[in-house]
Order: sequence, then C-alpha cells, then structure tokens
Amino acid sequence: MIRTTGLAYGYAQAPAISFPDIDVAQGGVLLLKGPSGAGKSTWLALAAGLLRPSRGQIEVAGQDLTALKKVAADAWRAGAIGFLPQKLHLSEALTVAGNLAMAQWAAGVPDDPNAVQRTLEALDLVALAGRKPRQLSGGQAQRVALARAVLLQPKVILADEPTASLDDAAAQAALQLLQASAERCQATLVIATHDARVAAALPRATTCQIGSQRIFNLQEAL
Ligand SMILES: Nc1ncnc2c1ncn2[C@@H]1O[C@H](COP(=O)(O)OP(=O)(O)OP(=O)(O)O)[C@@H](O)[C@H]1O
Repeated sequence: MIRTTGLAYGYAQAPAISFPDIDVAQGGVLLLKGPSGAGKSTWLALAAGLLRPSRGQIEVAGQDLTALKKVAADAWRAGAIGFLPQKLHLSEALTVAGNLAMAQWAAGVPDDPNAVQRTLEALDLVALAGRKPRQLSGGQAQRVALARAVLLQPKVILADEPTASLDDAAAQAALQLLQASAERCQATLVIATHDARVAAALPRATTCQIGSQRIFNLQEAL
C-alpha cells in the first residue's frame, strides 16, 4: 500500500513541489503521470525513502517514511523496494547472473543461487545468464534490471519511464512483464511515465497526475 497526505518536497533554492494525495492498496497499480520536470522522479525518491518530505506524510508498505533516519531508511529500502531505473546501471564487469548475485550482496542478504535461478527462469533469462550486459539488446537488458528489482520479493516496485525508449511491441511486453512480476511478489506497482501508451495499457490503474503545483514559501505554507 501507499498512502500520502499533503506531501511536498523542496530542493534548495527552488519552490517546493506539492503532490496530490494518494491511497493505493497493497498489490495495486499506480500510474504517476506528468510532463517532464513535474516531479515524478522526486516522488519515486520519496517513496523509496531516498528523500525525506519537506512537508506531509508518506506511508509505503506499512512503513511511515516521514521521520525515518537514513540508516533505517537504507535497511528498509533493501527489503521493501524493487527499483527499475530509467538508466539501468547494470555492472558491465559482471554477467547477468552475477548482476543478480550482486544485488543480494548489496542488500546484505546471504547468497541464494536458487533465488537467482528462479528469477532468471521467471523472466526468461536463463539462456542469457552467462552474458555481459553489452551483449544484450535494450529490451533484454531491461529484463535483467527488472529481474534484479524483483529478486528479493519487494513489497513495492518503482519503475521510472520503463517504456521510454521502446517500440510499441516491446513497450507492451515490458508492461506485461512488470505486471506479472508485481503479481508474483504481490507487490504494489508504481510506474512513472509520460507515455500515453502506458495509461492505455493499464486502464484499471490508479492515476496520479503530478502537475505544476509549486509552493513558493514552504515555511509560510506549514
Ligand atoms: N537535485 C536537484 N536539485 C534541484 N532541483 C532539482 C533536483 N532534481 C530535480 N530537480 C528539479 O525538480 C523538478 C522535478 O524534477 P523531477 O526529476 O522529479 O521531474 P520528472 O517529472 O521526473 O521529470 P522527467 O520526466 O524529465 O524525468 C524539476 O524542476 C527539476 O529541475
């Protein structure tokens, strides 16, 4: 589940971005829409506990993130959040399977080759397990990044513009895979996008339009 109330975030020396209230049940799908610069990535960073709100409340998968300190937020994020970034950040030095094993190490969980294998199978990556990222197509590399995001069975999957550079067929495939992966973990799925194809493909998703609401003086608004 994700619930926000009166959420706002202010970068230094800029008007604060104000976000609409959100209430999505666990296992639901949320589309964060809005033009470039509206604040979608900022919202994702707030939901991942990477940024702390300047104002308002945010609860994600039962955790109140509003007052969580950095170390606690890092530990919570490792177990609760699967992130599919726009730039995939796969390690070029490691194979596909190595990139997944690395994710376990980075999260501080014990090596679990069976979990890696199961995830490779679920995302149809077994045949590519020994390849390096540069030996993959763009769509294959995105599948690897999604495998890495769901490996630890997160409660929430955050996907930043997952269809941005894909043609229609690949975009549909990516969206189906995201939904199937979320269903497998019973995770809430959040997709930040300004791609109209995503809303058309997910008609039952909750939609949040992030606009250009700005708070020019956050102190006065509190
Ligand atoms: N580190 C930062 N410092 C100051 N301002 C920032 C910072 N990061 C983002 N911004 C500003 O905050 C606003 C929201 O940015 P954000 O990246 O969240 O938008 P977005 O909707 O994700 O955009 P896009 O679709 O282009 O990725 C923009 O005006 C941006 O310039």
